[in-house]
Amino acid sequence: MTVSVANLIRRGASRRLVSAAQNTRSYSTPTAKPITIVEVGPRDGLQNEKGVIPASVKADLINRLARAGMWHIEAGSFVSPKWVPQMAGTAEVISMIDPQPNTQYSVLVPNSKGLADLVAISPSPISEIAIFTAATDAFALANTNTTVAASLERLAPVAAAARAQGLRVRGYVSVVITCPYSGKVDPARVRHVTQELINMGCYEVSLGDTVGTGTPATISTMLEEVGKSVPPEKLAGHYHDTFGMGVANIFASLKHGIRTFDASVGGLGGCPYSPGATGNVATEDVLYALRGSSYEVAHADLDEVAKVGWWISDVLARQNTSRVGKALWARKEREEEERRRKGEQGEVKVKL
Ligand SMILES: CC(C)(COP(=O)([O-])OP(=O)([O-])OC[C@H]1O[C@@H](n2cnc3c(N)ncnc32)[C@H](O)[C@@H]1OP(=O)([O-])[O-])[C@@H](O)C(=O)NCCC(=O)NCCSC(=O)C[C@@](C)(O)CC(=O)[O-]
Repeated sequence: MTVSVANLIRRGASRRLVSAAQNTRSYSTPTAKPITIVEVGPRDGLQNEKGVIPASVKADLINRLARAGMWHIEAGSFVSPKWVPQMAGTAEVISMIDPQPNTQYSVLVPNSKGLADLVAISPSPISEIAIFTAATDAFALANTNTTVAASLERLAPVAAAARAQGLRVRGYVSVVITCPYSGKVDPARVRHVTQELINMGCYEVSLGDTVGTGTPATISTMLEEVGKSVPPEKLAGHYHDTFGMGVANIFASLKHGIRTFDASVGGLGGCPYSPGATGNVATEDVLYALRGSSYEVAHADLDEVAKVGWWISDVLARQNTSRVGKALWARKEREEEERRRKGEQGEVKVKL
């Protein structure tokens, strides 16, 4: 790996800036229990799109999300372009990020080549990598050409090297409920793999219901089992919304003490190796559902996030699958029509 000391220092400095900004986070209600949303649209969302998406569009999406108040954005991945062509060019995307002081940016890395490609970029706003494996061999083989045990062996030195470079390391376990190739998944397997990722230095492990078949009951059973080894503050929920259970599964997880959830603006995405699975639960739907509850995502602005969802859906000529995004759009259209009828001018502000 050829990384100059000057580059390392520069990267370290930018990371320190991010940490300082994070320390100043404040919440509007001191008693509220803050929820962290990891916005995965630019990675999990775009990796499944057909057609080539220009780097400028990907960077624009990231920059709009950061300006809308998303504090953690997964910006792309350094995986093999032969496996996931849509993520080719993540280095270029990173060079176009306009880093916002409160936002932390991460990327997915499958092996030491991915990490080497990431650390060769300087300066870089990326302060974190995500490594990923699965609860079943069948999925790990389909997604990363290796078994779970071999993937853990491959990832351990990647995690250690990343940490030595000052990068935080997050872990993912896919198929925590159902595997598209081998069926129902034993929660004890999820617990074992999660523990392995924590042992190798992941500060948090995101539990992926990749197929989106989970329900509040099955998610609870899985979390109860994983919770025997790993405390909830080290866990996150990553729930695909294929069966429309994403928000319900988040509320079930809140009861287990989980406070970090992955979500995707406009419900973008899916996993290329999970046929038929739709995108993550939409960020707009999560923000709307949490409104008025005793939980708060103080930093993200629903109106602004919804606008990003409308924009990216339009650019990609895809249907916005966020129920809340669609409802807000319909309301905006009705209000615009009403104003046109009355002969009024000016932009319509979406009211919630
Ligand atoms: C892991 C590998 C690389 C193994 O793939 P492999 O074919 O076994 O790797 P290899 O080491 O034999 O290399 C094959 C070729 O890929 C190249 N290569 C090798 N590594 C890299 C790299 N990092 N970046 C760029 N190129 C790379 C390497 O240089 C070589 O190129 P060639 O010599 O043939 O020209 C491959 O299987 C892979 O990239 N898989 C990633 C699949 C993926 O990205 N899936 C989606 C993300 S995971 C997900 O969505 C689930 C999640 C996280 O959201 C949670 C959930 O919902 O469950």
